[in-house]
Amino acid sequence: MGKVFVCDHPLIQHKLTYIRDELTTTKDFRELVDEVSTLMAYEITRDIPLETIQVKTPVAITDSKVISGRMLGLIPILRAGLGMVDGILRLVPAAKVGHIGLYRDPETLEPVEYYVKLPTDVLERELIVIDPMLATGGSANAAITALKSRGCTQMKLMCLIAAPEGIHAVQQMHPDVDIYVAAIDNYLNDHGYIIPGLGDAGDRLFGTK
Ligand SMILES: O=P(O)(O)OC[C@H]1O[C@H](OP(=O)(O)OP(=O)(O)O)[C@H](O)[C@@H]1O
Ligand SMILES: O=c1cc[nH]c(=O)[nH]1
Ligand SMILES: [Mg+2]
Repeated sequence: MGKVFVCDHPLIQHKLTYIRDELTTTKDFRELVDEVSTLMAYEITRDIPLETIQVKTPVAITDSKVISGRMLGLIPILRAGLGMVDGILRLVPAAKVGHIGLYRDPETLEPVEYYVKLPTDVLERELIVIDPMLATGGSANAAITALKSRGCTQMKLMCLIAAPEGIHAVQQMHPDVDIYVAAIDNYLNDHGYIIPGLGDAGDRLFGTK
């Protein structure tokens, strides 16, 4: 079963409070999501493998470490996942970005796919699927399934806020995928919104409501 990591660094938790606050403006919401994404990227890249090379300092030659192994790919789930991309790229600027467009049908809560565009070398990359909200888990599961159906094997899921229902759903369908979140909230309401959550992440990021 996939592990769940809660990124409980005080800076992340502090900023998440203002992300939740309904009085936070679109501009501030966008900036805070960006900042938290950078901080979470620090945690999610903790297990990137290193290799030793030699470096010549002004006074000596020494062994020193550099990142080795697989390259990264970021896969935001549109729209809301876009809000987290730049914050992660700040730490891993060589990562490539693929997009999966999904929206949740408001009646059935089932994800509807409308766009997929992936880097040509996606199969060689370790992927981070990005979405601020993991509610029923339908969208994350559909995105991961879309990647696996194209041959991708290595991926993590990164969300700001998860409902227990969403975590359970991903663990059931994709037990090989570890999940990184800033918070696990209480439950889903009748409309599939995370409680207490932050409302509709896409609308708050883009000012569409
Ligand atoms: O776990 P789930 O129940 O699938 O819900 C989570 C999904 O819902 C939201 O997307 P939404 O449908 O609002 O699309 P948007 O990002 O375009 O606003 C959110 O960004 C996730 O993608
Ligand atoms: O609470 C929720 C649930 C799904 N999507 C959101 O943006 N927010
Ligand atoms: Mg939305």
